[in-house]
Amino acid sequence: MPAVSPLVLALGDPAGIGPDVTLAAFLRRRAAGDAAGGATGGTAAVPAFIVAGDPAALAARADLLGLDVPLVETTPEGAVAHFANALPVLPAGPAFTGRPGRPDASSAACVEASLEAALGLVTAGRAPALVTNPLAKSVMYEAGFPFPGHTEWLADRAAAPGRAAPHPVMMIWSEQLAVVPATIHVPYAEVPGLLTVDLLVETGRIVARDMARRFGITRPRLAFCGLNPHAGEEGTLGGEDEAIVRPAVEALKREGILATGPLPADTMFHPEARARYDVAVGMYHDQVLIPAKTLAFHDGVNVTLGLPFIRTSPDHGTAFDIAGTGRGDPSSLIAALRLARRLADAERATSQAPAPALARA
Ligand SMILES: NC(=O)C1=CN([C@@H]2O[C@H](COP(=O)(O)OP(=O)(O)OC[C@H]3O[C@@H](n4cnc5c(N)ncnc54)[C@H](O)[C@@H]3O)[C@@H](O)[C@H]2O)C=CC1
Ligand SMILES: NCC(=O)COP(=O)(O)O
Repeated sequence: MPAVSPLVLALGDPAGIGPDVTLAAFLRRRAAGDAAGGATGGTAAVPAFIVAGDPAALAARADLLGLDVPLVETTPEGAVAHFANALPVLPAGPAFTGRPGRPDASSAACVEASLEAALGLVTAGRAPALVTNPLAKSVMYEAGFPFPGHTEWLADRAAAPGRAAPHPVMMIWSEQLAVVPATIHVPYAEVPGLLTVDLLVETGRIVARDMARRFGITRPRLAFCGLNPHAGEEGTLGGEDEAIVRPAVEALKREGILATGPLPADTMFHPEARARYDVAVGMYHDQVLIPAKTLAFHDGVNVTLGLPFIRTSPDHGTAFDIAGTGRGDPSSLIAALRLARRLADAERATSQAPAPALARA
């Protein structure tokens, strides 16, 4: 891989907001005083990236929005040199035939092709991290996509031959708050039946390991939410907190992980409470994504932990209601690109660090 390889960005659903925020992020690539045009890594306003997807869809969206964004079809190896002057695109997948703001099952083939191409660059070592623009789950399901979302698709693709897929963990991260839902894209009614001590212990281990390995927080503090009001009020308002969450927390503590809980979820997210932990682990999606998106909708990043590669994404969805209007805010995508760059640079620094000296016998 060249010294500074570009990130790869999967275009996402071309009928959604992905093309809008991609173009807007590119236009913000220059930091004040950055004569190189943001072509380099962590200090640039927006780190260099190449988009995998349909170049014509991007060009048409730029026209619709009245944005002057030259595109260049290239490879990751050529992308950094172009990034100052043109948005690098790796053509991937069929032409987009839909319309901005109109969900359509025909977009699913574009989404999948762009994801496959982007992930292929990462697994081949040609890009250091994958960033994904949003897809619409209902559109993907209608077209037969057999995974609940990117998170589960990526885990499936990350499986080594003949081995089970790794357990993927969704984290929504911002400077203000990091949260992990232990169950992800499942109906609310199924949550209690899916919660087990093993699931919570495995989730806690992955969070602790990846916060140390990727984020540099050597011993992260994990706060586990209870499932029920007041964390079950000592078993009187539901049994899962004492039967499942508490034993999982105790097991993690025995492994040396700084875990606390079950804590009443309604009082875990005010500033003083947030200062007491690094990651809040919730029992279901909305329990922790609501506080995360309320505090930092435009700065939040979706990071998948537990994978052998780095993947980030904006925290928002396809926003069909504003696709093609120019109202899409690129901040969350920019935060996702910056975090991917930071994690990739940290990984590179670790892999290049000299091996520790051997202890003398
Ligand atoms: N990573 C992914 O692929 C994700 C995909 N989705 C998918 O997105 C679709 C739509 O989901 P919704 O719940 O409607 O959430 P959404 O995030 O797409 O939109 C919610 C509201 O926020 C606004 N909004 C979203 N992003 C914005 C931005 N960058 N700038 C300004 N306003 C913005 C929208 O206009 C809308 O009013 C669903 O099909 C869902 O599955 C949702 C979340 C993440
Ligand atoms: N609410 C977050 C979300 O739906 C993102 O899911 P994924 O597509 O990143 O798995």
